[in-house]
Formats: sequence, C-alpha cells, structure tokens
Amino acid sequence: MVATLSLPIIDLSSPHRLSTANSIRQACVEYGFFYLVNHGVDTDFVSKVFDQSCKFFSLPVQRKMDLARKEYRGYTPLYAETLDPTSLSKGDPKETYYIGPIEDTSIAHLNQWPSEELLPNWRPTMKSLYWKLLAAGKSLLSLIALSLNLEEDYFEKIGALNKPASFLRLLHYPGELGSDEQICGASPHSDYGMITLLMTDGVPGLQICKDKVNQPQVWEDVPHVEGALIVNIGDMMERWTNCLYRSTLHRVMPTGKERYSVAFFFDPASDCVVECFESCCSESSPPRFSPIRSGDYLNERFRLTYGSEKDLKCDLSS
Ligand SMILES: O=C(O)CCC(=O)C(=O)O
Ligand SMILES: [Fe+2]
Repeated sequence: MVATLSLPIIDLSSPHRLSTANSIRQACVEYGFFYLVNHGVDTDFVSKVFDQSCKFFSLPVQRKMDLARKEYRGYTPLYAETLDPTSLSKGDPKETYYIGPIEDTSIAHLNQWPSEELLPNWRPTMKSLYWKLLAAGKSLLSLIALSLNLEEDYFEKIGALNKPASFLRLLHYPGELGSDEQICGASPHSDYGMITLLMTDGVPGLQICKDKVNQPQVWEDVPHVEGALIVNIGDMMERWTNCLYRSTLHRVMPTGKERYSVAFFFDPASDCVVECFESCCSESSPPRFSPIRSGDYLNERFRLTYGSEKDLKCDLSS
C-alpha cells in the first residue's frame, strides 16, 4: 500500500508574511514539497492550457517532430528521455514540449512554436502561462528568502531574477500500462534547479520518496488539489541552503489513465553564483559545497542526463 501525503498548503496572497514564511520553512525542511494557493493562475486559464497542451500532443507525430527539440526547446517524443540517468530502461513513456525564456530578447527567438494556422492561440496561451508562473515564482521567492532569514528582495539583489533561465515543460503520459510493471511515467529524479512549480490535471501518479538513502525506498502519493500548484525544491536550492531545504526524489507512476502536467523550472540567471547562504552555515556547520555559477551547475547536470553538448541548457558564453 502506498500512503497518501497531506502536504502543507501555502497561501501566496496571505498578509501574514512571517507566519507564511515559517510554514514554507517547515515544509521545505520536512518534505521539500508543498501546495501553493492564491498564486494568480486561475482555474479557467489552467483548463485552457491543458486543452491547448492536449491539442499539441494529439497532432500526428510527424507534425510534432517538425518541432523536435533544438537548443533545449521544442518536442521530445515518447521514450526519448529518462529522468534517471542511472536507469537502464529504454526511456520514460512520456512526451514533452519545452519552452525557454521569453523575456530575454537575446534568446527568446530560440523557442519553437506551432504555427497559428496549425494551433490557433497556442503560442499566446503558453506565453501568458509563462508570465503568470514567472510572477508567481518571483513572489514565492521573496517568501522563501524570508523563510531563510534573508531580506525579501535577496534573490533580486544577487541577480538571480534578472533574466532567469526558467523553462516550461509540458508533459503528456499516454497512460497505457506496459507489460513491465516497474516502468514509471517519469523515472525517479530530483529537479536540478531552484524551485519547480507544477500544474497537474487531476489524474494521480505523482509520488515522492522522502528518504532517498534508506532501502527499500518508501514512496508516498501526492494527490492533486484543485486550484493548487505543487511546488518543490530543486538541487540547486538544496545546495544554496547547505541541505537544510530538501530536493526530494519524485516520480510519476502510470495508473492506466492518460495524464497531462506542466512543470515550470524556475532557475536563476546563468551568471548568478550559488554560494551557501550565510544564514545556513556556521562554524559548526560549514558550507558543504563550493560556490558555482548557476549556468555551469545546470549544464553539468544536463550533460550527465542527456550526454550531449548540443543539448546544454544554458548559454555557455554568458
Ligand atoms: O508530471 C509530473 O507530475 C511531474 C513531472 C516532473 O517531475 C518533472 O518534469 O520534473
Ligand atoms: Fe521533477
């Protein structure tokens, strides 16, 4: 039996910022996951996004392959990725579509879009989603800063939010159960970056493992909560906080039902230096990791996952 978790619910619009920050801290220390409500992405809009996502993934495979991933943007077909680089499986039974930063005009053109004739209103819907999630993420980061006893505008001050290298990933799990019961829709992984904001369509499947070291691993279901985003801490934030905040292992198990989700990986600008926060180290608990540029860190993680230079996520020249 897999237990179902009741993760903490954080209200982004609460006027009680200090107590909200405290709840965030508890959630990030204990689970590395929480629900976020009153985040500014309303449910009608979320349905429109899922409709549009469904329209794209319903296209004939050749139309989708016309937009095959280049420069880390565009379509990846079924089995093209495994989120667990140590896995020997043939790849995850999911297809995805990546949209890179749209606010940075020097790289926005790298994005690929289905044409307006093919999918009317698709591009404006996804761009609008990108802006909304970026705004929600920025406002959440000021509370996360507060939760770490840092100034609310800390991430802005260190340049993390100046052209953040944030990516939107649309996901589609077709849902047929394979003969191999062990096969995951998304294999176990932790996210690499700062924070992830996740929208799910109500079909279950997401699970987390709070203790990645203990064997056998114990997985718990994270149910969909109507209107809430699921937020999780990524490895880069774990590193920044000297492992105070947890980047928790998660996966998606197939249930036999088709499933759609959208993940927004809110990552800092690539030249932002990730160095243990002062509030997270002391003489008795020195920094465990040396400072590193965010872009270098992410590129190394992506190189290990995708194994190819051309798929690097961040511009190395910046
Ligand atoms: O589809 C989901 O619910 C989770 C996806 C995920 O973990 C990811 O894309 O990193
Ligand atoms: Fe993930």
